[in-house]
Amino acid sequence: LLFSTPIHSLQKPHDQDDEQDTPITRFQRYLRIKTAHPDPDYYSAVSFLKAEAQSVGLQARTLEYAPGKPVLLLTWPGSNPSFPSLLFNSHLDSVPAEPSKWDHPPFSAVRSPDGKIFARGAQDDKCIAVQYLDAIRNLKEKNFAPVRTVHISYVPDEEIGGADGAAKFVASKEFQELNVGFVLDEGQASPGDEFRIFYADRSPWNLIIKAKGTPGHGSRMYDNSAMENLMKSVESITKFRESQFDVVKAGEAASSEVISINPVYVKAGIPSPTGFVMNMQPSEAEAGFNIRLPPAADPDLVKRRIAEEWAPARWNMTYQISELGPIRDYMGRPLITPTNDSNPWWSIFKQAINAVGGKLAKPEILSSTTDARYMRQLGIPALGFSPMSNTPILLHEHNEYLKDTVYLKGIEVYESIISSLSSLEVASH
Ligand SMILES: CSCC[C@H](NC=O)C(=O)O
Ligand SMILES: [Zn+2]
Ligand SMILES: [Zn+2]
Repeated sequence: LLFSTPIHSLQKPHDQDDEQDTPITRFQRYLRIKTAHPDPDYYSAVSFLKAEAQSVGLQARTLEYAPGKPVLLLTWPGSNPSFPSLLFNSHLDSVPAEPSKWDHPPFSAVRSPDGKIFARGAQDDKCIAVQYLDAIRNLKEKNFAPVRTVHISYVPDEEIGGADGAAKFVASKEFQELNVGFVLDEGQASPGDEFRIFYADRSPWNLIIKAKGTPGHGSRMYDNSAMENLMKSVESITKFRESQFDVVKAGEAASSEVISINPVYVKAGIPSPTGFVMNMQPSEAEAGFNIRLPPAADPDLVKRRIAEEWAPARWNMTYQISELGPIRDYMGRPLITPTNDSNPWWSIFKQAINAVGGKLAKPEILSSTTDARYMRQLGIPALGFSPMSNTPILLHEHNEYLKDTVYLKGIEVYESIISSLSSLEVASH
């Protein structure tokens, strides 16, 4: 029998080694918790992380600012608690996945022979959640003691805007008492050798435009039908969209540095209400758009454009803008964290990356939006960082995965970051 068995099948397959307790199996166990919207299992995620925190020896508190939406807060006290603390943030939730389009079930966390761990959330952002913990576990084993207090927060609802998550957490008495001086939140994978680093997010708006007009026979040409005006509006928006996209295509700006506006739905008419012939021109038509504003954009100019060009009252149009979160800080400044020497955290952070052989790419604006903006709104410097180099960007895509070697390197990177930042002794920060 031995001779007829190929050698490779005698070796233990990678994805069946999870009875052991290793950094990789801890990551896999967290990935298996079903944290996808619309029904994320927050309590299982929190109870897993709490047990891990206990085994590392961290203080844990579960807070709840919205029913069913817990925030887990872990603390590693520093020797000088009067200094502002550090906060490492991660969101608990994930976007949905379509299992039929995946090579492995999205909550199986299968590890392929080449070390890819497949799961929804592998990159976004369940990796950093467990890496933070294992970095601290290792630092404790090396008897490292922080000067500054280190906190980790696990927040719900980032993927749906964070109104019941990070927004409520940062507004709480508990958050204020943390006296946070600097925040690290999630970033994004980097296809190249360098780690990416994000100093701002774009701010999201929902825009709904509605047109009203006289209904009429499908054969009739007349001015100002709801459909005609909505289509004029879409044309005008499309031109603006192109003007922004052209700047990107010409290589003059990153896509995260321009204003994006994308149609996400149109709703008008009813198919052939009178039978076979489509002879009703509807009296109402509506379209929805996703807008993202980079920190340099002037929101008032965009509002004026909406009122005057995209949904003018003279075309019988109305509109609704939902601003999803803050766009300026408490002083009215854009939500930007300096990545220059004016920010003492920045140089320490850079050195910490270099110390483990890492390189940082040029700081970027995040094209999408994450929770760091809520901390920036309070004037707290916050950077977006997920240590994933040489990794395709797979967040929200099918077959999201992270390689085991990249994951393990990330733990080492956080050890360096946490030990450096928590040792910074500048009393003014
Ligand atoms: C309204 S804020 C939405 C936040 C969400 N974050 C990740 O994808 C995003 O769409 O960017
Ligand atoms: Zn995320
Ligand atoms: Zn996401």
